[in-house]
Amino acid sequence: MKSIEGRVRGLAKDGDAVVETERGLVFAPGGLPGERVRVEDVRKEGKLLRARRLVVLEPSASRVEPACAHVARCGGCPWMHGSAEAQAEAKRATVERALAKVPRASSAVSLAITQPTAMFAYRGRARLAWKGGALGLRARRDERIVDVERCLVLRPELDAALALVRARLRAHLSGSGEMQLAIGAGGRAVIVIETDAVLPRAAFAELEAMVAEGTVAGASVRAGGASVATRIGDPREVGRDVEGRVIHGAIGGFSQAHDEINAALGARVIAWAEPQGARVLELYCGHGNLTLALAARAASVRAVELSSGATEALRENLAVHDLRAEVITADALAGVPTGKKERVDVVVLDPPRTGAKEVIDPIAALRAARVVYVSCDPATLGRDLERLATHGYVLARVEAFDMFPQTAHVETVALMIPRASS
Ligand SMILES: C[S@@+](CC[C@H](N)C(=O)[O-])C[C@H]1O[C@@H](n2cnc3c(N)ncnc32)[C@H](O)[C@@H]1O
Repeated sequence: MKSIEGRVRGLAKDGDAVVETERGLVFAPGGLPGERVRVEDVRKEGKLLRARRLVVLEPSASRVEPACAHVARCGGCPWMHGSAEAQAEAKRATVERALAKVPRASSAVSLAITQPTAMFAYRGRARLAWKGGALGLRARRDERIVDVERCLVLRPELDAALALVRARLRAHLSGSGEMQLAIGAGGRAVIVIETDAVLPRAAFAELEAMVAEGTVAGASVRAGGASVATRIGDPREVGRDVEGRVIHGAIGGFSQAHDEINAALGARVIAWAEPQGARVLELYCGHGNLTLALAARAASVRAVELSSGATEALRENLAVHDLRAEVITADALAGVPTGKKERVDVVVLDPPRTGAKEVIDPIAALRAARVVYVSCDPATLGRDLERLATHGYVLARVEAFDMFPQTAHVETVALMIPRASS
């Protein structure tokens, strides 16, 4: 099918426009709700129809000129053509749809979305890829590398680091691989490289030179399939937890993308968890973005995380801030207490995109008064909350957060309480 006209019904959670046509729904990049469009180069992908291009015939009033010249090729910011309000509404609608079947404590429970003041220059980390001399961001839906010299959503420190690695390191990167840029000690960049290729000595020499000059704080390189990474300088990420405490991350580990929204999200988690004097179980705790704030208020915190790098950082972060928690390096399921005497008042969980399916039944068995779920994927959040609801929990509060402006990603915080206490 070559091309077909239709109207955009809404935006899918991966960012594509959902276009209603006489042949059925077609998914295509670059549309906004309500727009009349022509989708071109339409192909069947499994059960879906996908188009490679979308031509706008009647633009929406919410359409804006994208600020980045690479937007069509890069795919990292698929909603840059929408106003801030249009992006917020699309994200809110996605979460609303995903939670449609979750019972609410009352009809007053409604979903708002919080947006940041900084819609650009917010990201505290960048994931780059290189191959065949190109170094940049991965295109959407294929393996191409978009060779960008600037990225408008990166914080200025990282945008400068992107220019630096292109100028100094790119020529020495053999084969293909991935590189993460983050912010380390003194606000300087850290570079984390992972590749199956064997990097030439010149690449290490360049990294050593940049660390010695103080242009970057540190680098970690895992090359040639080596199980031990080479460390140069201090490659640990340095960031702030939800209450502004300075904390270290694990090398190459997870951290939230947007400081302003992270603080707003954390404030909601703490307000809804009511951890003061409570026994708290925190699953998927990472290096402590939420843990320190919980530990500062709770009677006890058991914090569970799979990554040993993250729990090592968490132990350090707790010690530096003179706070205490029981830190367990384990799969979340193994960290849920099962003994009758081990009471838990509050559960906070912040799983990866795949959600927390395995732990929902064990969490329900704890009969905690509050379960606060932080999610980066509305679909798995909806699935898991529906399951929790089968154990008598209802949705008492919910809020979405635009942690990743210009993209389709949305974070959500949901408070579930036992129906009897609603
Ligand atoms: C979305 S991050 C949240 C981290 C932390 N709460 C924060 O705000 O930075 C999810 C975390 O879950 C961890 N994780 C992934 N799978 C896990 C599992 N099966 N059991 C425990 N932790 C897991 C990851 O290593 C990551 O640190």
